[in-house]
Amino acid sequence: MNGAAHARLILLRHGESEANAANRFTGSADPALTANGRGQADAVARQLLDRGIRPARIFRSTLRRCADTTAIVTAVTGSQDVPVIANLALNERDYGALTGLNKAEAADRYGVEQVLRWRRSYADAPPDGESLRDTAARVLAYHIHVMLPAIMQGGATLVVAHGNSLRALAMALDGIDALGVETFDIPTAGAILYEFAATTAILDRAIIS
Ligand SMILES: O=C(O)[C@@H](CO)OP(=O)(O)O
Repeated sequence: MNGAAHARLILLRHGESEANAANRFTGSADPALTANGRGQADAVARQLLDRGIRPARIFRSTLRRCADTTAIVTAVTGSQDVPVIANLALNERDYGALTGLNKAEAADRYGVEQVLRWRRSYADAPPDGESLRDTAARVLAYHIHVMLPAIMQGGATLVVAHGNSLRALAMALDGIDALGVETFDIPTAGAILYEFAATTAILDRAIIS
């Protein structure tokens, strides 16, 4: 790694939001964190600090629950001066017509099995919304093109995002398939730490014909 600091990646889901607490489909809605969610963000930041992790750079979604979680983490870890890059590619899966609906009421209306498929399957898209596969397409393009080269610069890269945008990313990083992802979930303020071995940055690109 040309002497650069050991490369680490931390995927962090935002703390509990007002919509999470009300058991509502959130998607691209923009609720604030609850007091509990702020406490969760504070607690996970302290755990990162206990492991000697101070982010060198942060990628986050454009939504408020990730902005607020990021602000808490940077305050606790003393990293307010690190670059924070916000991008729509990391936003939560668009839940379409389900956005704002109570999840229990949706199960009554559409059936438990259907709602579970919309929430956890790879390929089923909710009405007017994105499937996890749709979400993965944008998240992975952003990861390969923007985040991975930054990660390989070394130090700790923190990604603050959402239940489904992070499920999509973890599928690629952990090698989880379409069936396996149905039971894979990250709790609010849950974090996954990856250690990287070597650079995978693209130095040049040429079309050969
Ligand atoms: O409502 C949402 O946007 C997501 C994440 O909170 O919910 P689910 O876990 O049901 O995909």
